Amino acid sequence: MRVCIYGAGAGGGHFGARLAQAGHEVSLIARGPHLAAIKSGGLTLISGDEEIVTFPAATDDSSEPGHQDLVIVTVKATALASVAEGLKPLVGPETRVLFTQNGMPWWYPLGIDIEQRLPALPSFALSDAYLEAVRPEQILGGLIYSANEVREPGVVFNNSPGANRMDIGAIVPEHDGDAEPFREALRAAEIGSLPVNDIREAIWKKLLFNMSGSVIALATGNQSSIARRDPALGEVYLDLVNEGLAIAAAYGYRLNDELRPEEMLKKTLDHKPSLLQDFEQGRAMEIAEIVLAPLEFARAAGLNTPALRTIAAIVVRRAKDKGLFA
Ligand SMILES: NC(=O)C1=CN([C@@H]2O[C@H](COP(=O)(O)OP(=O)(O)OC[C@H]3O[C@@H](n4cnc5c(N)ncnc54)[C@H](OP(=O)(O)O)[C@@H]3O)[C@@H](O)[C@H]2O)C=CC1
Ligand SMILES: CC(C)(CO)C(=O)C(=O)O
Repeated sequence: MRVCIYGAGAGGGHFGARLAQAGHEVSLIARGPHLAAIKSGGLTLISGDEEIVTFPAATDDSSEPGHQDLVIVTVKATALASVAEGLKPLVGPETRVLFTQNGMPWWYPLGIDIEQRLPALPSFALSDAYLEAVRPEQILGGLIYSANEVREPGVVFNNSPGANRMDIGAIVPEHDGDAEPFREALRAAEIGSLPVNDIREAIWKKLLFNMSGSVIALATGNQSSIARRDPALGEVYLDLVNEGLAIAAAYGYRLNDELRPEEMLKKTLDHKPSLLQDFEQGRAMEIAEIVLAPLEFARAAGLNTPALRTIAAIVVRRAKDKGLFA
């Protein structure tokens, strides 16, 4: 399988290394010192006791790799506007393009009839640029359940050994069968990949984890697990999850049977989520997609979500003060 990872940083680097190890023809689009290190010494993945070094093709020029079977776009949501044009040379009529960003995705309204009124999120306007490169039937959504960081240029550290998953599904439900060969390829490459009943439902499930644990981590500068170690924050966590469940339900996704707030709290990770990593390292932050999007969905549905509103105001202020969110 010809696979291009567009933005092979922490998550993309992990998947790229595993797919290359499994024998796929992998190309990485990267840049700067990370690209230079991969070109000279390969891409290293450290996960538990395992350290693998792979040598996929790597470039910052997306016109080099040619048409792919699968392009996995793993840039941050904040970089999506800048890569839409670069996607074009990688996409042929049969190519599938998988977007794996955390939070509310730009493609959410595409390819379905949505009865509920959606808020007009700025990211939804990205469809103008992306639909010049790819048809809705070619688009897959993905949810990363895996904790990674770039430790140094060329080296990806995985903080969830044995528990790495990427669930994927077609954004046009009738085309979901097209995702199955890619799920199989991921599984064969030691990345779990569960079928999704409905990719938008799966988006809400993951968003519930990020809008609670990741946002508390960001507000307090701690690992997500601070919510289970500090009872007062634990209460805020439960409020956030309950509000998230209410928002998802207002848009047709009743997740209460599957996602139990108390169980989620017990499983919060000893890991600084990517939202906090970005804050600490001074990188543009996915505030709009993870924090403000659910709040806007709540407002559009007429829901009062005081815990989310309060913590959103705090983290947005912190991000603005550091110049990481406008
Ligand atoms: N890290 C993780 O384990 C998880 C990440 N996610 C989600 O996955 C997405 C990616 O996160 P993550 O992997 O941490 O992000 P990273 O910043 O580590 O990786 C993105 C990479 O894309 C590169 N990039 C951006 N624009 C371009 C461009 N135009 N050309 C070439 N390279 C480019 C970045 O380079 P540069 O550094 O120079 O900007 C960076 O190396 C996010 O939405 C995140 O929320 C979800 C769950 C877990
Ligand atoms: C919490 C986690 C690691 C879940 O995979 C994540 O989504 C992130 O780091 O942004």
